[in-house]
Amino acid sequence: MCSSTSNPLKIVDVTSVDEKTAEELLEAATSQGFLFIEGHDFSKEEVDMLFEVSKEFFALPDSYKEKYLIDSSNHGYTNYGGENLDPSSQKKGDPKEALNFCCLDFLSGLSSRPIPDWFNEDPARLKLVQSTIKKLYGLSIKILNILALGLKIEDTDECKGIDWFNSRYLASKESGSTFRFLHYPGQKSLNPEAVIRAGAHTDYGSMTLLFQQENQEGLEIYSPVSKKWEAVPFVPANSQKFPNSAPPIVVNIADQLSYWTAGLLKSTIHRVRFPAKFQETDQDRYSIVFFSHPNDESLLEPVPSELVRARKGRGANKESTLLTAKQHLDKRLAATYGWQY
Ligand SMILES: O=C(O)CCC(=O)C(=O)O
Ligand SMILES: [Fe+2]
Repeated sequence: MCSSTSNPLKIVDVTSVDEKTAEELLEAATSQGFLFIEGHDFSKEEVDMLFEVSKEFFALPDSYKEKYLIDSSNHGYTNYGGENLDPSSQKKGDPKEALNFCCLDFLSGLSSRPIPDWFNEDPARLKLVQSTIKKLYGLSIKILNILALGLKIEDTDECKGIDWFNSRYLASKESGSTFRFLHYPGQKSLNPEAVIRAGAHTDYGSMTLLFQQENQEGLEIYSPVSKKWEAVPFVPANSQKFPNSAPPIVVNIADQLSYWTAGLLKSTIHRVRFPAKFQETDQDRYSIVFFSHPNDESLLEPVPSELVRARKGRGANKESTLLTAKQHLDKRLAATYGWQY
C-alpha cells in the first residue's frame, strides 16, 4: 500500500514545447500512462472557484439536477449509482454523481446542448466554466503537440508531423470531448461495494486531464510497471517556481492514444477507492475532469512514426477494421450506461 506522501508518477513541466519536455512526457506516457503536469496556466484562485461551483451545484436538490439527466450524447447529469464503469465485476452503479458538458464548441467554450439554468443564472459562473473548457482544450492540444515531437511523427502529404494530432482536433468540429464535474459523497459505514467509488476502467478519449483537492484522495492506477494498484497522491503546487499556480494537473493517456501508437502509450486502468482514513471524517471527494477526444470522424490508425511501426500489436484496439473516434466512444458508452446503439 502506498503512503500518502509517496508519488509513483513523474511531474513534467510543460512550459516549453521542446525536445527535453517531449522526452520526459513520452517516458511517463509509455511507462505509467499517468503523470502530473506543471507549468500549465491555471491559477490557484481559478481552480478553487471551480471546485466551489461544483460543490454548490451538487448541493442543489436532486429533483432539480434530475431535470437534466444524461442523454445519448453523453451530456447531462448522472445521479448516484447511475454509471457503472466496471459492469463486468460490479452489480451496482458507482456511488457518485456527475455532470457532463458535451457537444462542446471550443471557440466559445459552450455546449450546443442545454445546461442547467443554474449556470446561466450567474454570468461569472458561466464565464468561468467557458474559459476553463477553452483552456483545457488548449492544454490538451499543447500536450499532444509535445507527444508528436517525442514520437517524431513524420510529415505526410496531408500534414506536417507536428500537426498530426492538431489536424484531428479542429475547434468547431464535433468531438466526444467532455468536461465533467464529479462528486463522491463521504460515507461513514461502508459495504464492500461502496469501497469502490469508480470501478476499474480505462478512459475512452485520447487523454484525460484531472483536478483534485488535498485530503480527498482515492484515485488509484493499475501500474503497467509494477503490475500493482498504486495510489495517485495530491501534489501541491511548487510555489517558488510557479507562484499563484494551481497544483499540478493529473494527465492520463486514454484508449485512442494507445490505438494511435499501437500500445506504445499506455491507456492505464484506474479506479477510485474510498481510503479508510476518510471514513471517520465522512470526507467527500470532488474531481473535475476533461476527457479530450479528436473530431468524430478521426480514424484510430497508427501514427506515422518509426517508434510505432516498430511495435507489433495494435494497442487496446482489438478490432480487425479501423474504428473512428465516434464509433469507439459509442461502444464504450453503451457498455457503461447499458445503452443500445
Ligand atoms: O474522480 C476521479 O479521480 C477519476 C474519475 C475517472 O476516472 C473518470 O471519470 O473517468
Ligand atoms: Fe477515468
